[in-house]
Amino acid sequence: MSQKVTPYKDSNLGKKEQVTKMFDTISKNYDGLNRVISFGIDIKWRKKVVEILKKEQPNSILDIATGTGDLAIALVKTGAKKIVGLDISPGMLAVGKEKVTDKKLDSTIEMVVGDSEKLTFEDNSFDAVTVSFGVRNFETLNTGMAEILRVLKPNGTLVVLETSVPTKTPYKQGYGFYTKNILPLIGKLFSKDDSAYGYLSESASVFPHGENFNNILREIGFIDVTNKPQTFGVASIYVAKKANL
Ligand SMILES: C[S@@+](CC[C@H](N)C(=O)[O-])C[C@H]1O[C@@H](n2cnc3c(N)ncnc32)[C@H](O)[C@@H]1O
Repeated sequence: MSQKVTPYKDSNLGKKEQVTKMFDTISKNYDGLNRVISFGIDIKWRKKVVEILKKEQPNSILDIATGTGDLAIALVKTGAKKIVGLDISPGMLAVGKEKVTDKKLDSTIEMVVGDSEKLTFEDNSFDAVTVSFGVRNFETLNTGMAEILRVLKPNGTLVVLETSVPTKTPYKQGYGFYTKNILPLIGKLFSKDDSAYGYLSESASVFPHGENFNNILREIGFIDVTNKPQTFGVASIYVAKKANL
């Protein structure tokens, strides 16, 4: 069970409401900040997710916690005919919707407001589900992952891209310095909501990454669970399947 970290320490709101408020507040700056804090490497990681799914030739993909839609848009390259981008923050989705429309992808990508922990889709609806930098924000991780398993078709594939913490020297120390000192500073300089970037590093440090997350996925019922650390272990790509019932 992961420790509950919230964006606003003095708020009476629950984690879900705080996370929604935070992403609504930073939505207009999110894409630019994302490139800065990850040095643009997030683009390469998203491409890897696309390459993994291309081999599966999915017809339908649900991109959960789609935010401003970067992964949903990249997933068009898998050849999927239907991509649904779902997010709890209307602000993030509005930015994403504009990008989808600008790229003339409205007939392939549908952007919907929704909660990953209470999905409104039928059981066995999607060939694949993706989540990039989203699972760390779920109020109850296991509930969200169980919902994903439910809406995946038998033999369907889950791909999760999430921050992780390097375990080897000197990357571990370098990462610690960056997240404690540089990241909150970037947040303060560029965002209206500096608590957001304190939350980013704090939530990353408590997220059960690597084999711990693999085990959570197995406990929930996913099979063939694997993970590959990316860029010295600052992010990881997890792949898992729903059994062919
Ligand atoms: C760090 S952003 C990632 C956005 C996008 N996937 C990306 O890779 O840039 C996390 C997103 O998760 C969304 N989110 C958090 N909790 C959620 C929930 N319970 N259901 C759906 N979306 C959620 C937030 O609104 C936010 O847009």
